[in-house]
Amino acid sequence: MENGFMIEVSNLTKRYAGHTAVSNISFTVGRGEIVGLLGTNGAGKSTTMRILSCYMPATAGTVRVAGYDVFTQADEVRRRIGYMPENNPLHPEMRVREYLKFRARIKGLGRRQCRERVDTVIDQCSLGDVSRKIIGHLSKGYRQRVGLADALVHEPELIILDEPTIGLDPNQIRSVRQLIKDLGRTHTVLISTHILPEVEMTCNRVLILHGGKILAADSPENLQKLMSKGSQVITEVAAPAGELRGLWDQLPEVEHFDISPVDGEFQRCALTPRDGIDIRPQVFALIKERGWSMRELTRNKFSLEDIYVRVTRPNEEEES
Ligand SMILES: Nc1ncnc2c1ncn2[C@@H]1O[C@H](COP(=O)(O)OP(=O)(O)OP(=O)(O)O)[C@@H](O)[C@H]1O
Repeated sequence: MENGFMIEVSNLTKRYAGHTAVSNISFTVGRGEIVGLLGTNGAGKSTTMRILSCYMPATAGTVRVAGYDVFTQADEVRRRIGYMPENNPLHPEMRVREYLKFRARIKGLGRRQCRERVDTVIDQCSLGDVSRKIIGHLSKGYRQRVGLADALVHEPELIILDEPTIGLDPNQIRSVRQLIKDLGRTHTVLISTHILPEVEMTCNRVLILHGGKILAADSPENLQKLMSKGSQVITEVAAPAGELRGLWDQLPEVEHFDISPVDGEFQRCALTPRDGIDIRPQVFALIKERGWSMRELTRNKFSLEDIYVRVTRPNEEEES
């Protein structure tokens, strides 16, 4: 492959009768990355994943997986992708091992290779205890693992998981997330989710999808850094409000401030710094210099949730 990209999406658009589900999006995923597609219901996550996995054609644009075009070279792409759809269409009447063998055969594995790979994925997805059980009798967590084992059985380089932890209990969620992280050591992984902590915990990079468009793409940490520009510094100081006002007025790094009484002599100061600089050291030094008592000095940190709300409501600032 000429470049390091496992996925290259260029100007992808998907229209269903009269409705644009994905609108001219472009992104790349490098080999070995774990990337999260984050978005609320209807954002276009499943549609994007279905196109990537050759389950349906795009209306416009191109998608390449490992350098192969999903439309004109679908067989090459399918061989390299393990896709777990949102409502995993498992055969509920089949037994776990029997089902995985059947799936491996469909995916073109020979008899011997099939046996070896089924053993491996049963082990990898901790399905040993239930390998002879009927799928329909399994808990949702185990069924999800069977779906993962199915996605992995033909040794794909790229794993695409649509809402892999939906409907699971907290313990099951934990173990499926751990499994995804483990897989990320040897595979490229694209997962979709509407659960924010999920991307924070499992992904190196996040693409925020909203209304069929990508609104932000970066590592969870960078998104947080980006958003913490303009974050306020809060401090509670025992001092006369007038003197505090005079102090913040003279500090060129403070663009705006609010002072409100809390209790006793304490005043709560909310300081908005210019250019997003961290003014806590200056604030601390100034208050110490004056011998005032301080009981809080914090900087608001934006969570990924705040970021998500911000980017998906782009007009909020204009309105206020
Ligand atoms: N087969 C279809 N025919 C018509 N409209 C569709 C079809 N599939 C999806 N849509 C619409 O396209 C938009 C994007 O749907 P998509 O399933 O890709 O979103 P999503 O982000 O995966 O959300 P969810 O988590 O709810 O599946 C939605 O408005 C949905 O109603």
